[in-house]
Amino acid sequence: MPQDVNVKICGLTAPEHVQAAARAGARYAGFVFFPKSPRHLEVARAAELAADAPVGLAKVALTVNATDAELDRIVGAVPLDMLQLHGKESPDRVAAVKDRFGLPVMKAVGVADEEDLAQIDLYSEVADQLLIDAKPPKNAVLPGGNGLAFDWRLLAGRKYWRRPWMLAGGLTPQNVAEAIRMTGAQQVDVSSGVETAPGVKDAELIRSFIGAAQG
Ligand SMILES: O=C(O)c1ccccc1NCC(=O)[C@H](O)[C@H](O)COP(=O)(O)O
Repeated sequence: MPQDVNVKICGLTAPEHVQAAARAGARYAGFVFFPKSPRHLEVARAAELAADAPVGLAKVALTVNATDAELDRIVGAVPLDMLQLHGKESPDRVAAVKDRFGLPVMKAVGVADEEDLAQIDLYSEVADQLLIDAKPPKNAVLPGGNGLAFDWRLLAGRKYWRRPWMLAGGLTPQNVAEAIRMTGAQQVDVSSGVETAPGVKDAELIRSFIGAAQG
């Protein structure tokens, strides 16, 4: 059974849900900085949430094509353990962000079909971790956090990428164990699957997701 699976709860906006995630055994807490998202946080609010997060819970700032100035504001105010780049950042941009901010960088790669897997190799050259997520639908407002899964069979038998990676996209308490079984993922990420409405996290769903992921 997958007890060692690391879980990231993404899009946290309330202290009680940060605490619930940590108590249930989450390894990472994701804070979204993308104004069009229902999970968007102002920098000051994220700073409070991150400062109060229990020791051992890694705090991840998620940005989308952010400029250096935007990242300066976030990194300067929020105690962080990792940056997640969830836009169209090039490999050179990933490397530049890593150098400038001195934090580990996780690059999100959207997958819909076999061809998309080449991106994982490309970004493995520069990123510390990869987030393998469902590619958003055309014209989607959000590049992630859409509650959509991709075909996990694309990852079957390929769990040994060069970098640590997380499986994301449409995971729920009901399907996460099967997703882990099919893909061999040792880390999983969820947002919509632990919400009762877009942007509204639920402590019980967080607990049941982590319980199901960790067996
Ligand atoms: O969650 C958002 O609102 C979001 C906004 C803009 C870019 C990325 C976003 N989320 C990225 C994540 O890491 C999500 O957790 C991941 O895409 C999985 O989301 P879900 O399918 O809803 O579980």
